Amino acid sequence: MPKAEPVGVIGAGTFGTAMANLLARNTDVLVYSRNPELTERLNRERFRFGVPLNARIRLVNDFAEVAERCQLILPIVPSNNFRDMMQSITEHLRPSHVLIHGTKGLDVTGLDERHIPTTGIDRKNVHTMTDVIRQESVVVRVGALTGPNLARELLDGQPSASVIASKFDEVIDRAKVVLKSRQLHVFGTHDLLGAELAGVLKNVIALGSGILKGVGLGKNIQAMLITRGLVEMVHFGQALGSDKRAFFGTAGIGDLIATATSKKSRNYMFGYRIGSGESLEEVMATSQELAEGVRTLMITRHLARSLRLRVPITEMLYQIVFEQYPVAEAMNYLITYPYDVDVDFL
Ligand SMILES: NC(=O)C1=CN([C@@H]2O[C@H](COP(=O)(O)OP(=O)(O)OC[C@H]3O[C@@H](n4cnc5c(N)ncnc54)[C@H](O)[C@@H]3O)[C@@H](O)[C@H]2O)C=CC1
Ligand SMILES: O=C(CO)COP(=O)(O)O
Repeated sequence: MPKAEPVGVIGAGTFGTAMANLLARNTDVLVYSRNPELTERLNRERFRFGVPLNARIRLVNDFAEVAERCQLILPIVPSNNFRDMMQSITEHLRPSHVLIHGTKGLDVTGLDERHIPTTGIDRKNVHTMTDVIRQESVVVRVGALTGPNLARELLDGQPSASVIASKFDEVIDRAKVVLKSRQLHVFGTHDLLGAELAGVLKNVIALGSGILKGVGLGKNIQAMLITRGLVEMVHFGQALGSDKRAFFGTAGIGDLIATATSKKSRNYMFGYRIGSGESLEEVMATSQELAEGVRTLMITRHLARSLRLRVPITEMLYQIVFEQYPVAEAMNYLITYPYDVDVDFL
């Protein structure tokens, strides 16, 4: 069998580390960390998030080394840092590189996120991470890694499935070679935008599902939220130009089930704390953990305004999280909302 190509991972966080350990089952992995002390310590201790790092992983603090050794690179950093990260590495990237990101968030440019106009956020200001890669580098062959991939479960060696989305068969095939293992099933799709957006948008519904649990509500209303939430995800996807198919596969329903029902999801747990009575500021101040869904909620709610989308769940969640609207009132609004038909998009 031919030797698998070495792979670079950008970001030594929870998901970057989980993916590095999965990749190292098949090949050598260089993980780029921007923190020199952490790089040195991890190479010495070889332990991260309570699990041993595979012997085929090496941490590096110099991105030039990653770009030189690896043609296939997985950026896995939070969405609000993604553009900065791309700008800091772009001089080392060549058209021969392939970038497949694992980030589940959106990029906003051209306006200040802290002062959104009442008219909302225009579509032209919102970008996916693959848009950002193409805007900031000469790389053409891009892809997204998505699907139900709770990092904690992956770190603990539990099985899962991922989706590699790319317009290029070559990108999907190369990713499969380095990722497929007894722990991970890998699907491929050409529906890049749909798969990317499904992974991003489901975090908002996971946040909402956590809120319901925090308030003490049961499975019936959780099921309604997840089902109607999926409808809103599809409407957002279509308004942003994507097909709806991906939303019904592993990248959509699959990731939604995992994230909107698991205490290992940071988005779900963030919502749980809000539902338990903590304010946004309190949760933010006491949590080290990243919950992309909070920022995505802010972006999509303002995007819905400018696109004139009917997304009552998104609107209610926004008001609960950002405007302290009482959950009981929000529930009343949703239960009495004049939904005309159950399924109106197939
Ligand atoms: N944790 C999870 O279960 C999953 C996370 N994701 C996505 O992966 C992305 C990252 O999440 P986590 O790894 O969990 O977050 P994390 O907060 O654990 O780690 C993020 C890492 O990115 C690094 N970083 C930030 N800016 C950087 C830059 N400019 N250059 C280099 N490194 C930089 C940070 O130092 C940190 O080590 C998010 O978009 C998340 O939605 C996707 C699937 C599962
Ligand atoms: O995308 C995810 C799992 O697939 C999200 O997990 P978190 O809610 O922990 O960020």
